[in-house]
Amino acid sequence: MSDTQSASTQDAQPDGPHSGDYDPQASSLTGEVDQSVMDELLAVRGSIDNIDATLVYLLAERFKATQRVGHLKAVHKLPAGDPGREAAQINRLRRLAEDAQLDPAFAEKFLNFIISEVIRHHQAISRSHASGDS
Ligand SMILES: O=C(O)C(=O)C[C@]1(C(=O)O)C=C[C@@H](O)C=C1
Repeated sequence: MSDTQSASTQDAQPDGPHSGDYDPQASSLTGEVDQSVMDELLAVRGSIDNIDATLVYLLAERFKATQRVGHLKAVHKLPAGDPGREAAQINRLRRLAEDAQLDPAFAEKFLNFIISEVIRHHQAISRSHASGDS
């Protein structure tokens, strides 16, 4: 931080250029709980906000990668889904989840949720490729 930049200026947009209207203190609990409880809650929520921002960036990177796969599959007329690959991914993620003390059923559901969206994107890419759009 430079000498002229105050802490409050730096804290104004910690999440990037589009977080201007984000209020990290927004809560329906304001005035309902002791300030000390609120302070602790807000401190933990700061970490949650950082984790959520990371998730968004990670998902954006993942979708960039799967978009390349979608184009490759469209060009070579390959099916959108690959059940053999998915089974291996689910197996792996379930084991990673167990190691990380995360519910493996949740990890599987989350991966399936993402993959179903990826397959939808693949199908859209394939349609626009077949119609000569790309
Ligand atoms: O690896 C692929 O073939 C993909 O299309 C990517 C992906 C994924 O999102 O990980 C999506 C669909 C397939 O069924 C398997 C995996």
